[in-house]
Amino acid sequence: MSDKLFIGVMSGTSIDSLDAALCRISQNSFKLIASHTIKWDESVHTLLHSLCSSSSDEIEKMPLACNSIAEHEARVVTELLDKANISADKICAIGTHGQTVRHRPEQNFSLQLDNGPMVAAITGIDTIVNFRAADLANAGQGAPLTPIFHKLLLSKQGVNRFVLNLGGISNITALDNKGGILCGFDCGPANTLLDLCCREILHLDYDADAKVSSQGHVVDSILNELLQNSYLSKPFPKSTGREDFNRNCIAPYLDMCKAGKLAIEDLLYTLSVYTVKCVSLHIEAIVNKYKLERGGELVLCGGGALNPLIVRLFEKSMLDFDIKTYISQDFGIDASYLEAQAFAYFAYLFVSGIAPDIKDCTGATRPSILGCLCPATDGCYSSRLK
Ligand SMILES: Nc1ncnc2c1ncn2[C@@H]1O[C@H](COP(=O)(O)OP(=O)(O)OP(=O)(O)O)[C@@H](O)[C@H]1O
Ligand SMILES: CC(=O)N[C@H]1[C@@H]2OC[C@@H](O2)[C@@H](O)[C@@H]1O[C@H](C)C(=O)O
Repeated sequence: MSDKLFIGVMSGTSIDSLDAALCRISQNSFKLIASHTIKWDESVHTLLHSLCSSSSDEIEKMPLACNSIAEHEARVVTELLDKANISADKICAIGTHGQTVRHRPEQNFSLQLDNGPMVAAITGIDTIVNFRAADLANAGQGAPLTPIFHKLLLSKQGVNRFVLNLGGISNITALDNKGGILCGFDCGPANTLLDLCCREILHLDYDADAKVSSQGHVVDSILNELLQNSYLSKPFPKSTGREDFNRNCIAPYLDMCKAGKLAIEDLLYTLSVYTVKCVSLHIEAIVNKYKLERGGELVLCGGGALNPLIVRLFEKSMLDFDIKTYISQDFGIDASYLEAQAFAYFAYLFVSGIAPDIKDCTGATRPSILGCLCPATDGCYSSRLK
């Protein structure tokens, strides 16, 4: 297939915003052309947060949430196309992730709310959704999927590289010095617990530029309690979400803050150290399992790569392994749009009929074609059939 235009749309576990990336993709090349982000309307934001845990009347709320998500996805796509001055008929397909509200791979499901037919109807572009289901159907975790995209963008001959996405949850991809994927899995929380504290105590969405957390100190007793979380010692492949890392993990510390017995600066600093520790203990496990030589590179991406305290803590912690820390911007990759670009790439793989091999990351028994097609009337799919 000659190069074609694809759009990826991503809303991650932080539920902070909806990102879209327009990419030109062929068998041998990948190029980001334009990107755009929009905020969720306040009422949708509240609804999506509420659907992340059990509540009454979910059957009624869920399809309404799917419709609102699709309207937002169509809006971010339309605004992106306006920005890039490209018309919808030039786009081969959209890949939308949807909003994860439950992830239970042990029960064979991962639920991303979305309404693909509605996105296709509004935009007039074929839309591919539900990217995790086929992997789960082949006994995989359905996550993380991005390791194949990390490999495409960041593998390098001669160096072991760890690509780390710091979104709500952190996920790592280990690439060996021949450019292959050794493994990829979720490490634990990245921003989800930090953001929760900010919303509840500081009434802020997040601690921009670590202004508050940088003033704090680590509280060892809290750090040690947090490190008891059973997910951390589970063998990989594995994946997680708000099911394992949610308000319950930090409820006593939030109460201490409210009672004036713990400074919010110290809680945020401790959670930042926790984020880094959840990764470094897994890097140690990877180094031991694959008997890797000392050295290598860690590339940070996702929103956490914009947090200066977290970057500093990684730089220091990686010295123990002789690993040098970078942020994806160092390689010309915008840290915030990496996952949106990944879903443009997954749409390309679907349209090309390629089943990517991510068995080493998800634990699936075999590769599968990821995604389900929602054709637009007069979209690329229908014109190919005519
Ligand atoms: N300048 C900044 N300073 C500190 N933290 C930041 C900054 N910019 C972004 N962040 C953090 O990054 C978070 C958003 O990250 P991102 O958009 O990668 O999350 P996500 O898409 O929900 O991720 P995922 O699906 O990978 O869990 C914010 O909620 C915030 O905690
Ligand atoms: C179920 C789900 O939505 N998982 C997300 C989440 O956010 C980060 C991490 O946990 C990762 O496993 C995954 O997202 C990316 C896009 C992935 O599949 O690689």
